[in-house]
Amino acid sequence: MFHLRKVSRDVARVAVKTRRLSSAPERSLVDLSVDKEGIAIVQMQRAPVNSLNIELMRTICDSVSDLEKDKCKGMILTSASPNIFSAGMDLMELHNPDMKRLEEFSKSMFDLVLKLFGSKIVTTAAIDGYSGAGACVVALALDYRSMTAGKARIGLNDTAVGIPPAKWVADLMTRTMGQRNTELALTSSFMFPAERALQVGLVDEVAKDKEDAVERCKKFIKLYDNILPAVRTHTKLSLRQDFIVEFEKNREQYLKDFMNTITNPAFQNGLDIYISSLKQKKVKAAA
Ligand SMILES: CCCCCCCCCCCC/C=C/CC(=O)SCCNC(=O)CCNC(=O)[C@H](O)C(C)(C)COP(=O)(O)OP(=O)(O)OC[C@H]1O[C@@H](n2cnc3c(N)ncnc32)[C@H](O)[C@@H]1OP(=O)(O)O
Repeated sequence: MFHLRKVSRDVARVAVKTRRLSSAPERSLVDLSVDKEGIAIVQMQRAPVNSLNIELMRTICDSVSDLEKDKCKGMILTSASPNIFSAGMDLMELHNPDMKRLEEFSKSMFDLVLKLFGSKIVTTAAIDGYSGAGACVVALALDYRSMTAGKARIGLNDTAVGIPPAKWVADLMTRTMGQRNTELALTSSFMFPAERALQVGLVDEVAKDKEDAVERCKKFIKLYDNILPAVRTHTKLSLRQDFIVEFEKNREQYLKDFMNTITNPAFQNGLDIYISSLKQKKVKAAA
């Protein structure tokens, strides 16, 4: 299914197909290209808003594994949707879920976060547009983030919808932004424009447009050109090991907590209203 080894020597574009699942027709959820320098662009293309369902999360996870095997220098996670990096978790996966699929969904989410956080390659995101909740968590698991100025927003809006963020999510954010900024961000559910995100350390650089954001990611990846990859990886993983060990130790509990939150009738009622309001917004905009 992947042709990375064959193509990575040249500038190439490889459409990565999602693994075929019984319930899903095969389709391209990610466009993957690797340039001459071994820098990969993993572009999410799950229209309309790159919401993270099982298949998209697995496809990103598998893409990173293949890039690692291929000893790519680094990867840039980005989006094909104009003005949207990702709308976060796919709300349809959470709405009146089938229990077996919800469990698979939770596992895919945990696998993705751990894969990105513990990746051997340099991982970056070029964020051009909305990056809320689950998408912010994905971005936080990477090594570096550049974000476009303007309409783009990033943040974790859990408390705004009545959900306390999971401890591991708060831990991930604290590692990047520190205790004080995380406290303010999580308690207020603030959605940060790029300049504010830069001030609190949620992103590393502000870009003028998507192309600039991608270029900044490339520049960041190339900072490591003179460092032995094995030494860089060893150093990164030794600094991140505490989070990974803690996550693995509590994984079953995190899974239970997540499943309990989602299946709580109060959450499902709230989600009904939230999804209706999203649809309503569209109807109003069309009127
Ligand atoms: C006790 C109270 C419980 C309340 C429960 C609410 C739970 C929701 C938030 C949960 C936060 C905590 C959990 C975090 C995990 C998550 O990641 S959950 C997802 C959080 N993401 C969002 O809340 C984003 C919602 N989407 C938007 O704000 C906007 O759609 C957008 C800014 C991303 C894009 O706006 P626009 O360009 O105007 O497009 P739309 O017309 O709004 O959307 C197009 C299309 O996509 C559907 N859609 C949008 N987001 C999602 C999504 N996350 N999952 C699935 N589908 C999504 C939207 O409904 C439209 O569909 P149709 O074309 O109308 O069919």
